[in-house]
Amino acid sequence: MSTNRRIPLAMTLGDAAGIGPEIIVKLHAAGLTAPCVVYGDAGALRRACALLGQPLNIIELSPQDALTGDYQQAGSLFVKPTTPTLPADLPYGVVDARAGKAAVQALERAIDDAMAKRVRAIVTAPLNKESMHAAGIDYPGHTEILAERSNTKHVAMMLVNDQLRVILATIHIALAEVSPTLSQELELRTIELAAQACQGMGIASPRVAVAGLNPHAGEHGKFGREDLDIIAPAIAQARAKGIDASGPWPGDTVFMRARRGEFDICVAQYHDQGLIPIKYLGIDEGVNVTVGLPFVRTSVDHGTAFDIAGKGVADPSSLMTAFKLALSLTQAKYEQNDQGKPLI
Ligand SMILES: NC(=O)C1=CN([C@@H]2O[C@H](COP(=O)(O)OP(=O)(O)OC[C@H]3O[C@@H](n4cnc5c(N)ncnc54)[C@H](O)[C@@H]3O)[C@@H](O)[C@H]2O)C=CC1
Ligand SMILES: NCC(=O)COP(=O)(O)O
Repeated sequence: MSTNRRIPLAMTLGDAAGIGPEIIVKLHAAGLTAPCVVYGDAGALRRACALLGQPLNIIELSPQDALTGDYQQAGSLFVKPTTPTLPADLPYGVVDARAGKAAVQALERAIDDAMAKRVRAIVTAPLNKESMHAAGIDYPGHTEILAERSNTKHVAMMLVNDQLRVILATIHIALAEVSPTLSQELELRTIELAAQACQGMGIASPRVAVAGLNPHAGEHGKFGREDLDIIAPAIAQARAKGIDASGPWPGDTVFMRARRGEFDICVAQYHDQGLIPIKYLGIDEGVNVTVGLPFVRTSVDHGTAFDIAGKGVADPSSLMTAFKLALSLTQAKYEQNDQGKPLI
């Protein structure tokens, strides 16, 4: 057993006006399988406990706490609170700059603790991008904040469930910007990160399938040239580097083929190309993993669900799966790679 086993996982609250607090309380009420410290507003967690009738003992730590205690105690939830505290009557399901700001502050503190190795991984509950932007914080999402604050040049977003692994060449950009953003360098880097991620998950020689951008992967140039001019040469470069990459495959069938077992991971060219097949299989199943960071970060694959926030009905399954994956990825890291090289 690893000597690092008791180092807690950090879990960020996300947007307090969304379902983050209630799914976190549900996860704790079900019983933690590893130590965990939540980063976020303590009042929002107490309110979620009241909403769900879960009498958890919310234990507040100081922002400077070195996290050397025992953070897996039945009936307790440990929190590093954000400041200033949020109002007790913060409306559920509404964009609010205060909640957006607190969500980002919690994330930043968790990143700092992950960089200092005080926590072994970060698991994030959803933040609301409009609330974050309302607070004047102009990032597309967690991924870019994680990369910048950890001084990581290249990261990629991977979504996984029991049946598929998908990694994105481009993330949160307008569809009109996808084609001008694609380059051989970006494609090759994404293929390399895909292979790295699979190896971190125990697949020694991953089969990386690359989806084309255009219908039928461009039909030999008839429906667009990106597949021929950008994606195919990058696949050839990856193959020359020893990666078992193939494609560009038509985007409408490549995920089905991966699900049948032909490939270990698919590179999707844009957000919805990759996320639709994952979420269609069920948002309760999926986990978002940031590949390339110096620490493990997993996340729910769903958003803040403002339509159901504060009703107590939110499903904690994706958070539970994200927690389990972060735990298993860090066990592998601690047991197989003591140089600290990122496995994922
Ligand atoms: N990891 C993150 O921080 C993510 C954040 N977002 C952000 O969340 C906000 C809302 O995004 P939407 O596109 O509306 O997607 P959403 O995932 O919040 O909601 C889509 C639908 O799924 C349902 N749903 C989502 N999670 C659920 C759960 N745990 N249990 C039961 N039902 C659930 C919602 O009620 C809604 O009907 C946006 O600001 C978006 O950017 C979206 C995805 C991931
Ligand atoms: N669609 C995925 C998503 O919005 C999550 O992004 P991030 O906040 O993890 O960067």
